[in-house]
Amino acid sequence: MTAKPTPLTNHPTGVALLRDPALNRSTAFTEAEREKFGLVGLLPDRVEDEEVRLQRVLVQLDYKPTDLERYIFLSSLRDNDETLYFKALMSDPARFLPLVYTPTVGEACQKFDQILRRPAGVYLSITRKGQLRDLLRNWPHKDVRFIVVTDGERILGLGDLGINGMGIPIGKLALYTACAGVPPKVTLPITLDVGTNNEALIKHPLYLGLRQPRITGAEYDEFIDEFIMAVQDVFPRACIQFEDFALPHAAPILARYRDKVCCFNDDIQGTAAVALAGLIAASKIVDGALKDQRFLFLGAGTAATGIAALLAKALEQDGLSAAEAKRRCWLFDIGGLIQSKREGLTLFQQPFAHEHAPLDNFTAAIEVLKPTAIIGVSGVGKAFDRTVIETMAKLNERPIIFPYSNPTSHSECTAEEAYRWTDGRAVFASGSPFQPVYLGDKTFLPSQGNNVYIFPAVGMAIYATEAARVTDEMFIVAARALAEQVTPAQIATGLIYPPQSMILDVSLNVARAVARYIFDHGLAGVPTPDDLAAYMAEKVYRPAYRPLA
Ligand SMILES: O=C([O-])CC(=O)C(=O)O
Ligand SMILES: [Mg+2]
Repeated sequence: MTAKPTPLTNHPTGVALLRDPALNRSTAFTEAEREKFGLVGLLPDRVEDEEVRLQRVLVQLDYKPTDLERYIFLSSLRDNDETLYFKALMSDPARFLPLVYTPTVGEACQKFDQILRRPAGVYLSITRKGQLRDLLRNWPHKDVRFIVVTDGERILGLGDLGINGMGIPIGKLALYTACAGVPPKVTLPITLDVGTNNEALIKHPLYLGLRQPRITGAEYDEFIDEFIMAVQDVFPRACIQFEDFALPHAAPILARYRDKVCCFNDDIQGTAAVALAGLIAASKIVDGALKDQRFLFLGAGTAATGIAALLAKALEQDGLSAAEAKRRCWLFDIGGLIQSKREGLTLFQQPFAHEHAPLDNFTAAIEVLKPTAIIGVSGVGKAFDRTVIETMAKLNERPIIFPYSNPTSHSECTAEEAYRWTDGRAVFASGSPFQPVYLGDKTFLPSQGNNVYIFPAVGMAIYATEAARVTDEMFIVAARALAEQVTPAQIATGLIYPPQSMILDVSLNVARAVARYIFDHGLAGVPTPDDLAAYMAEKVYRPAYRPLA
């Protein structure tokens, strides 16, 4: 049981109380509270319970003509009454997640400077180099545990959105709370402004960021370094989640800091873990184990090498030798098959460059390598064409087909194509959402493998254990725990991930598994509790109003 929170003293009263989103409960203030805090007359007399107030939220959402308008409304609700906002999100995640997160958050970022109402989080401009500690100290909360930070250079699949990318840290952190119960008070969204190469933004009269091309090179690196060190000084217990940095920065930043501070990259590690979970669940469907599969990636960038690296580690845990685990993973990109004679391979591609004759046709690569799974991380829409999919169907009774590129227009194939061209035999998951597919008398429910299944849960585990570092093994534990929660009945309908409606329970189960791992491996910053489940339950934020004295 969660301990009853102690009533807060020294809080604002009157209008100031109604203007404080963390404390405001508007028409839910009781008669006695209204008397005590000087609210009588400032509210309509009727006292309402939360259910009625939630109903008003739904009514107002229905009035809005577009999802962007719903996003704006929900942001305002958060500015007004944070508890009711999270109550709404947590009451129906399958409905609210697409409004506060992908896909709507993409459009919200594109227009962030136009729809801005009350700025949230912290903006750190490179013009303030040398002062970042002071800027962070302006944030009112001292016990920050989670920072999601972006420099806006690669927002989802939308490219460089400059500081309009702030929608992403805000949205991701809302999911820490709504999907895994991390208290909102300990979260801090940050955007780094190093300029933008988006000409349209630079010219737009409402753009709020620096109107200059992006700073790169040593000056950029020094700025990132100052940021990381400033966070260590001002918020020493904070974990930093890097989000939507462009590929040339994402991997080096992670490599530079992962062993020095508590941090991870969601697009590399979170996405890899959700893909790994999907592959483990898919292996169950094809009646084998993960270690019985062969994987061919289309794409050889950060996403591909990130997934392959995590997958190879998981295969090793399952008993394959390090060399054999790597040999199960092949990469194919615009230059053809990645093989040992290819020149100019990156450090991350090299482990998967096996001995093989050059091949420049993806279907030919499938014919020769006979993968049981193809994973699309190429960003090339429709790259899994009919020939590719039919070849997979010819070689496999249940071909695993995972087009993971975002957004929908970049997906390597649609769900319908995958099911139709395999006569319904495909085991399918995608990065972008697809509607159910009807073939004959069968209904297929395509799964969306979004990192929302991973980062809030890993975050909750880190929050609860106060781990000082985030390791790849934690992500493997998270992936396995996630895959375990897809029930046989769900698997029978083709689901690879649990439904989003269950995300809180699912994330808390994943968080417990990761926390167990952290405690068992001596990585926690707090003593191991006697009863882990009770300890974790105690940490979970519930959207209830804080009592006021
Ligand atoms: O935000 C999402 O939906 C997934 C993600 O991290 C990205 O595409 O960058
Ligand atoms: Mg991202």
